[in-house]
Amino acid sequence: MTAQLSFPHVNHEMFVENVSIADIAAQVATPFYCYSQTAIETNYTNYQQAFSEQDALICYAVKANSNQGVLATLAKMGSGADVVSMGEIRRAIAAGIPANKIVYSGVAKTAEEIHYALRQGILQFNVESEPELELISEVATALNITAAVAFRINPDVCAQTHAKISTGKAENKFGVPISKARIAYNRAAELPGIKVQGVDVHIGSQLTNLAPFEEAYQRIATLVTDLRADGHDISVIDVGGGLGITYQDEVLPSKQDYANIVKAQLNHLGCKIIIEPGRSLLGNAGVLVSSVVFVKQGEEREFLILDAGMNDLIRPSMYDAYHGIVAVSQKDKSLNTYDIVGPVCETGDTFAKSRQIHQSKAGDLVAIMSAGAYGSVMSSTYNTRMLAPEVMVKGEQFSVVRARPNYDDVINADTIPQWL
Ligand SMILES: Cc1ncc(COP(=O)(O)O)c(C=O)c1O
Ligand SMILES: N[C@@H](CCCC[NH3+])C(=O)O
Repeated sequence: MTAQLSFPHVNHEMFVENVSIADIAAQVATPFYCYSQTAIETNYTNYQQAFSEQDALICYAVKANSNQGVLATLAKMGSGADVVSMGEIRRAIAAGIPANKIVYSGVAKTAEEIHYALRQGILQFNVESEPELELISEVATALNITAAVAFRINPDVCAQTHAKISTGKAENKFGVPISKARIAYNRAAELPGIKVQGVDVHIGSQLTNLAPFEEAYQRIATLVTDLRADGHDISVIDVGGGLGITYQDEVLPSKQDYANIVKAQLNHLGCKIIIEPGRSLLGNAGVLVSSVVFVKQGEEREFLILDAGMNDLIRPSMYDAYHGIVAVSQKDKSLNTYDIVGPVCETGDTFAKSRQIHQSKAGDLVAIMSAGAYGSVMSSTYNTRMLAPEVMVKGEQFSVVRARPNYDDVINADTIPQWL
């Protein structure tokens, strides 16, 4: 089953695998996120198959979707994790991902986080600066533990993606500039508590073209050869994540095409390969289901006002991102054009402008597609709206994998000062 096939319309009614979305909505109430476990498994298996000829470990980028149900699904399949905070390490371990399959990225690891990661015994720190390296050395030495490190290299390559999710240009905050890499490795070799083992690179997200990957990996291959000549023992190359998905009509290279690029550029170095996919494992495995609250006739346009807002899915307002939006029930409905908006008091709370979908009325359900990655994890309670629950479907069964919080818990999380 491909990810798209996990959300079929059968007799004009939308399903997730074999469960009707309307049935879930009747029990859970909208808005809610809904994931197909089979789609996640299929995406993971496709990566495994694509990399089967290489000594590769998949370290799922937890930031894409850190729900415990999602992480446990991937843990069971043997996935490791790419994490960027102590919270993500805790989430990964709680879901059954062993620490020795965890790589730790991020530009601002604190002493407390480094201490925690070392005590857990993670596989590798992807170090993003020399000051971070010094701190890891200090903390590791105090603990009498050796930290296995790779530097995240900024190769100064244009990822040809949205500027806000491009990470591999010299102007971006990420990684050590490739021009300074040899100095950084030489410093690492001198420091106590540090074992240099790898090189890491991640140039951005939602890449739809393989050429930037190719260029970046070529530069990394040259660097590995130079580092070895400098006497460093490089046995791991972490190639990052970033392979995109189809949101609208993007034509994507396959996972096999991507694996072939990795192989062609890096195989001769004989290193263990780590890959850190996020979006391409989860994106098309989830939808955000919402109800129409009102249909409002404006001066020039008709608005479909939903009960999901930018606080639930921020990608359209943050990146002008396109998400498909479909009516859950399409029976006997003609098409109509709407501006599809949320309830939040911001003009930017707009999911789509002049979008054709089946004619809808108050109470009808719509599904916002390709919302499995960078959806729920980026949501907020802005306008004191409760976080949308998350549901996971497998075949005929479904479970709420994160419940909707209640108003009391949210309001009582604040305290009124005694002196007021
Ligand atoms: C270091 C790192 N690895 C992996 C990923 C996952 O990226 P994607 O979801 O595009 O595969 C990200 C996010 O862009 C990242 O910052
Ligand atoms: N949040 C971004 C992806 C960022 C990737 C993080 N390095 C998105 O929704 O597309």
